[in-house]
Amino acid sequence: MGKSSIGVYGMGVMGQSLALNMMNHGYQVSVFNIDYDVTEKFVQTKALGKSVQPCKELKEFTDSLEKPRRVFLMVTAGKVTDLVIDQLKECLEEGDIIIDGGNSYFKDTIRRFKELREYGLHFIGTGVSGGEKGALEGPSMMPSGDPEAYQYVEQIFTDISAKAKDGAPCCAYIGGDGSGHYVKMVHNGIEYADIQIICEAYDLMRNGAGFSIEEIQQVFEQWNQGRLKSYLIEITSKILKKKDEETGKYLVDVIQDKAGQKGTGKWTSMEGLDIGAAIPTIAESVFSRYISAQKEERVRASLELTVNLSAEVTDKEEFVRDLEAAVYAAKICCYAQGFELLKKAAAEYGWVLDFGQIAMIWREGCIIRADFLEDIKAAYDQGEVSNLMLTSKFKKELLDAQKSWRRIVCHIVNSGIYAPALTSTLNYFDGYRCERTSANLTQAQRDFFGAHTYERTDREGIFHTIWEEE
Ligand SMILES: NC(=O)C1=CN([C@@H]2O[C@H](COP(=O)(O)OP(=O)(O)OC[C@H]3O[C@@H](n4cnc5c(N)ncnc54)[C@H](OP(=O)(O)O)[C@@H]3O)[C@@H](O)[C@H]2O)C=CC1
Ligand SMILES: O=C(CO)[C@H](O)[C@H](O)COP(=O)(O)O
Repeated sequence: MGKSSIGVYGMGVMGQSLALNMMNHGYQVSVFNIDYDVTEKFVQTKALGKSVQPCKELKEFTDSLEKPRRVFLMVTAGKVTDLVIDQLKECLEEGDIIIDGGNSYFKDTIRRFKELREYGLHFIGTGVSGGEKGALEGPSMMPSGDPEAYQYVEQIFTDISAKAKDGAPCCAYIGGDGSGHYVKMVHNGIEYADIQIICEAYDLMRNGAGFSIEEIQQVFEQWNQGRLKSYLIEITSKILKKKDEETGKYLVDVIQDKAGQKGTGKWTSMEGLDIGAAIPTIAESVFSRYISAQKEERVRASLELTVNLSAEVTDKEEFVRDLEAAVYAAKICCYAQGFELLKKAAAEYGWVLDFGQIAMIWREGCIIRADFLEDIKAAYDQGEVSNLMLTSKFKKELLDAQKSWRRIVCHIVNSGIYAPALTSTLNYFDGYRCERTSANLTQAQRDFFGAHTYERTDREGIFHTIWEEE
């Protein structure tokens, strides 16, 4: 067997699928996993008969690769990635390329990029989205690093990535050092918000309007035929059909209401705070996972903090129409928040980001894939975008959704359903379009207690007032 085109390190869920995807595109792939039994099982089952070179030792793995060597890491993000890079460094030569496809924190990627450059190695931090199936059939890929090194991986990446309806690959070079992982992080932040909005719509129908699971399932199926058509809406309609084999109940009804998380939504929210981008829908989605995790406390509080509320839904069809408009409007705002964060990040970290192109590579392969991304791309094609909410199509749609969205938020408040994304996003919208907020009083208070000064509306300058005499 000759040398392999690329090596995949990490035979977990994603690593196996990506390696198979590469083989299915005609590449010979060397595979390595810390526990060789996993590699062996993979090669004897899923990769049987394919162009694969299983390696037991790390040196054997790196020696099996064409030069410059391309090593694709698909391992647990964080310390494990550093550990693996340290081991690999010893087995690689100047000019070789390490690709990190994990969900790494972008600041770690920036650090690793610099450290490895000093070592004579190239580092390509690559956001990969699509889960196990996407990795196998075509993920959305967000690579960044040296353009010089990218040319050595571009063909493989283009081949294995998802293809949009127009045939374009859902992979594009994003920019320098950690920009690819940054874009993936924002993708995940939007993913959190999109998921949260959908879950709130489900909860409102289920617990705020008395819909049966069958009725809710049909609503999502119907929404997936319209402007909300997306992977997340589609899987929701599939999830709501699934029965539990043991109890015969709908599976969704027997799943505990405690959401997990691996940290990318939190990083996105922290970035919003760090660089001054208001992304409340994303942050609320992270907080809602924290609240969900406090199950025992919530159960206790539900017995103590009882509130008598009543909110009736008399016309279910009208309610669903309103809810669709509210979900769609909140979705526009949460994507606007994500792209606003990307705009601020480009300025903060000195990256030249092509926002239209980012929308393009999210059209297929990734978790937030949706036809809606075509509209975002079209908005960026029309010229300078200060905010997606101000572009003609989205502006009209946001304004058209107003009455429905506000009726839904009133229903949320009156029924006492926890729906922070739908409600706070409307508040965000109102804040963004507010000509004069209450920050004048904030400034007065800050100046009163801390002599922090303020600006005036009627003349230039910085002012301080002695608010009360001693
Ligand atoms: N699952 C998903 O939907 C997505 C995941 N990702 C990211 O991709 C990466 C891999 O995820 P996934 O495949 O789901 O995770 P898995 O847990 O399935 O796989 C993790 C891999 O890392 C290896 N590993 C763990 N610890 C060590 C160590 N100390 N030394 C060497 N190797 C180690 C594991 O080997 P072993 O099992 O033998 O210990 C395994 O091969 C993560 O960064 C994840 O965030 C990105 C997009 C989507
Ligand atoms: O990156 C992904 C999808 O794009 C992973 O599935 C990630 O694990 C999702 O995040 P979380 O586990 O925090 O919900």
